[in-house]
Amino acid sequence: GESIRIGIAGYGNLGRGVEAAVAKNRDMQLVGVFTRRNPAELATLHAETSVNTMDDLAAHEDRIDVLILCGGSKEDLPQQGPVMAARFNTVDSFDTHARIPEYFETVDAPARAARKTALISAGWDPGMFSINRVYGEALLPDGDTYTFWGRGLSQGHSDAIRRVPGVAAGVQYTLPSEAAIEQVRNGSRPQLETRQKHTRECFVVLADGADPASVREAIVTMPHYFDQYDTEVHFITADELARDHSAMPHGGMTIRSGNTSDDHAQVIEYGLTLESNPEFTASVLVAYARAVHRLNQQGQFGAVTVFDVPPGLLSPKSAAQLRAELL
Ligand SMILES: NC(=O)C1=CN([C@@H]2O[C@H](COP(=O)(O)OP(=O)(O)OC[C@H]3O[C@@H](n4cnc5c(N)ncnc54)[C@H](OP(=O)(O)O)[C@@H]3O)[C@@H](O)[C@H]2O)C=CC1
Ligand SMILES: N[C@@H](C[C@H]1CC(C(=O)O)=NO1)C(=O)O
Repeated sequence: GESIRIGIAGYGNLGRGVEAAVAKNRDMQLVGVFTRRNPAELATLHAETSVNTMDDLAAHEDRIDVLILCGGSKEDLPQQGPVMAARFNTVDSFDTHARIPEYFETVDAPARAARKTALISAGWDPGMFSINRVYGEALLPDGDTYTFWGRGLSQGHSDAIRRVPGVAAGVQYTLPSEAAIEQVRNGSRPQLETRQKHTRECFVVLADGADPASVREAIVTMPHYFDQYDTEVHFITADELARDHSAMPHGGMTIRSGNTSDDHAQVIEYGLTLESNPEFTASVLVAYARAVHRLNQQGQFGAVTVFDVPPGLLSPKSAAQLRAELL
């Protein structure tokens, strides 16, 4: 059938990842990248496809089947999500977990009014890990659910620290407690506080004249991102950041540890080992763009989450092929 026409809104790590991911999917074509950068800067963005300003999006409304929103969750998507859902089918990776219910509502209304479909919070967490947490609870009602990330670079937390006044650049690594993981894997079903499962480590390049103490305080007290964790903040130079912190590996696992009877403990584990967090996340967004395109054709309008998407819609294979090959 016709190629699915993809647009990218926001050209950072995730935007570049979507560009690569679309090229891996034969049933898709990339219409263009749309960015807030000023026109003079567009030529510097080395995109494989046409780079346009956000204002150019209006002219593309009937030439894009799904617009993939690659902005930051802390400040960009809360503004861009509702605006874009009124004009395009969209997929985003909104990952401020505590704010997902309110974000869902702000996107649902404009999407419904425009008879568009908006998938929010796809990716791996939220996203694939969310799906596996639901499987775990449904399949092992008598159990406990655990999620561990890292050691790796969290893009959401790195975006969040880059938005702190006085921060010129920076990254955040998430470190899991190996002791906590061992306790969970041996089936003892421990009750663990947030602070007992992970610590967070930031590497920050200060803007000229910024005060380190106030930058550190703004980071470690940041609601939803750092306030529930023990967090370290190191100040480094831009050269050190480029030399030592350009890779974006990550990963982790969800574990459901439960009992189907007094005699039998059962453990479900789903894991990821990622050399590139943004490229993997982008690959998930692109697969869900295929599903959103189909959901819209089926008349499912408004906001949806990964919980609402039948797995088969992610595949380019027909239902008959899936039955024959993968069931
Ligand atoms: N659900 C999940 O599993 C995951 C979710 N995420 C989410 O993805 C979000 C985006 O991550 P990431 O792509 O790493 O964020 P970036 O900081 O790379 O990009 C965010 C936005 O910042 C702007 N930008 C990027 N680079 C520059 C620059 N050099 N100069 C000026 N503006 C720039 C871009 O907007 P513009 O082009 O319009 O200027 C871009 O859309 C994260 O906030 C996180 O919430 C990420 C990974 C996993
Ligand atoms: N949304 C995360 C994906 C995972 C990683 C993570 C963390 O390290 O806290 N939480 O969820 C990201 O932006 O990388």
